[in-house]
This record gives sequence, C-alpha cells and structure tokens, in this order.
Amino acid sequence: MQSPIHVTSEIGKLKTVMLHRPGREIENVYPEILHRMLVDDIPYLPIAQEEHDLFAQTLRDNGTEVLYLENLLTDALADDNIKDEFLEKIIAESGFAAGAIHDALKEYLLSFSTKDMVDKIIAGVRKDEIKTKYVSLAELAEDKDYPFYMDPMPNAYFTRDPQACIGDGITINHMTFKARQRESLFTEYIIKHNPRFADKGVNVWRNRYPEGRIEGGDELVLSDHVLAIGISQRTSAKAITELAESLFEKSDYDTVIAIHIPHNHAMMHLDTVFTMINYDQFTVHPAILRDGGHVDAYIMHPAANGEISITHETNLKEILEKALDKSEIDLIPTGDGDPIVAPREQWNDGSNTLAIAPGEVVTYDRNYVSNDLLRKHGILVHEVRSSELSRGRGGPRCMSCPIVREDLKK
Ligand SMILES: NC(=[NH2+])NCCC[C@H](N)C(=O)O
Repeated sequence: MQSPIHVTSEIGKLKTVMLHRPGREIENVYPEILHRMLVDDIPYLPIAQEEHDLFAQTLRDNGTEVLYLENLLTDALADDNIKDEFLEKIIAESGFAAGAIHDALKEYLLSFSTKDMVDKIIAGVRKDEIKTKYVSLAELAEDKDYPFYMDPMPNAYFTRDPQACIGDGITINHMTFKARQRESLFTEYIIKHNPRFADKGVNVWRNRYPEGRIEGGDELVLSDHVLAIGISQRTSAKAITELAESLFEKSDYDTVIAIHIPHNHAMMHLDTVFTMINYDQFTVHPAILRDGGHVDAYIMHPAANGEISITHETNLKEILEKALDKSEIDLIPTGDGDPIVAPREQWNDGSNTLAIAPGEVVTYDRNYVSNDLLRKHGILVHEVRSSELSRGRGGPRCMSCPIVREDLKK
C-alpha cells in the first residue's frame, strides 16, 4: 500500500500539498500583540485571501492536489468522542484546563458546526463572545483589558512549520513560541483521525511532546536519505539530535546536515535563507555565508551501537556536492548578492522558493531581482501576488506543506 505521505526530496513533482486559507485570525491581530504574534504588520484580509486563492490556483494549474488544513481537521473530528477529546486539549492548551471559563468555551465552541468550530478556534475567541457566571481574580485584576480567551493563530497559513513530511513519515513539531504551539495539535489529530492518514501506517518520526524545539521551515528533504536542518531561532540542537536518532533507527535516512544560521526574526528558519530548487541548484542568502562561502555545518551519520558520528564542515558547496553526489552545485544568491537588494528581498522571502518540480518554482512577484536571476540560471519561475501575504513574514515555501512528491529519477 502506497503511504499517504511520501516526500523524498524538496523538488520532486509536487502531487499533494496542504495549505490554509487565511481567515478571521488575521483580523484579530492589533498593534499591541503584533510582536508576540510573530508578524510585523496586519495583512488586509480580503486581498490576502485573494492572493492566497491565486497561489492555490497556480499549484492546481500545475497538477498539484490542494488540501486545506481546516477541512482535513474538520473531517478528523467527525466522531463526537474525538471532537470532545480534541476540544478538551485545545482549550487546555489555550490556558483553561478546567473551571468556569473552560466550560463556557467548550459549550460555545460546541454550538458551531464542526467546520465553523475549527475556523473559530483558528480565529480566536474574544472574551465578549461568551458569558461566564464566575470570573477568577486573575481575570478581574490582572488580565482585565486583554480581549481574548483563546488567542488567534495568524500564522496558521504558514502550514510548513507545525509539521514536516520526510520520506513516508512526518515530524509533528514542538514549536518554539507560544503563539504557534497549538497549531501542531491539529496535525496530531489529522494524522490520527483523518481517514486519509489514520491506520495507514504513517511513521511519526518525532511527536510534539518532547521538549526540544523544531519547526518545518528548518527541515529540508534534500534526497531520499539526506535531510538538511537549520540550527536556528526555531530549531534546537536537542530536537535535531532526537530526530536524527529516530530517522537513523527507523528510516532510510542516513545523513542529517545541521546548518547553523543567525538566530533572528528575519531569518527565523533555514528556508528563509536557503532552499533547494533543482537537482544541483539552491537559493542562498549571502548573509549566512562567511568569506569563501563558509557556514557552520555538522554532518551526522549513524555509528556503531546506536551512536551518532558528527563532523564539523564549513564549505557549503562541497557539503552539498558530497551529500547529493554532484560534481558541481550552483548557489544562486538572493537579490543577486547586492548589499541592499539582498536583505530587502530576503525580508519579503526572496529566498523562500517553493519547488513544484525540478527547476520549476513558485515565488513572490515582489522579489523581481531574485526572480530574474533565477530565470538567468535556467529556472522556470511562476510568480504569485504578494502584497498582503508577505506581511506575515513567510513566502511560498512557508505557506505550503508537501504531502506527496514524485520520486526523482535516479
Ligand atoms: N517556514 C517559514 N519560514 N515560515 C515562516 C513563518 C512566519 C511566521 N510569522 C512565524 O514567525 O512563525
């Protein structure tokens, strides 16, 4: 039986992808909470939705099946007992494990159809939406002016991060910041209870409960046995080690390349500075390279007795040539390496390309210098509109979670 998840590269023809269409959660962001919500501006929702629909259509036009997270979750909650269990967990993870507010939230959420309930959970629940008989002292005295019982999830349209498909399995991620941690509970329920995945032998390489932090934007599937992963603001060495142990024990993966990148908001994940777009071509933001194209990378392999061997290497080109068995690798610099254009275009995800086939990518239209350079390097570029979507600080790769890709021809 073919596994419902199958991703053995970053570039194989994209057959099935999971997206989330931005919804009311975007309009529940206001200046005071921007920073905590990990966004830098507030997208104008109708245009963000229009842009997102065009992004989805571009993928469909190129033969990709588009699944929506919100529908997958709704179908996963068809059984009332599962829905109840899910509600208990999401309300607890939102800060109310028991008590009057917990009860009121549960009653309120159950008053919707399951699909509307899912949309509501993503959008957030304001205090003035529900009535409670008793309020706590904290409510009365401390959090008086805070408007939400359940926070909005404005980053839900970055479906790349709460999980990542690797081979015939998935990592369900323990995300770094509170603003996003609940998102991977959705993945857990989808994998366990959506008929597309449930009881189909999907391997969970690492679930969301161990402490180490990890996000999908850092997980790059370079081949059917090599994974690259960022040591970043969002992914810790601890999580990488645990994932490597699990992959080496249970999968065909025998190489994990951990690449250290700056720990900051503009470069929060490896895929904001480095993506694979063809058998031997990558985009790279020059700011992660030291003189001579050096980075700090740690190459992990299985060793005797379940141990892991680690070597420190620095030449990015050579590391990739060796890992992918290529004589030459073409590293294409974001913004053509210009000291102003490169950081400007990287800020709006100029390095964050989504490959939909070898040498064929989807990018934001606004990054025209990077896009022209990709074309000069022989890449077929599909540009999508990006005025509002880019305000969430993520690009086409961040907005997509590949579920199935065609294997590469050997
Ligand atoms: N894979 C990515 N680069 N995702 C970008 C996510 C952006 C989002 N605002 C966050 O900070 O979490």
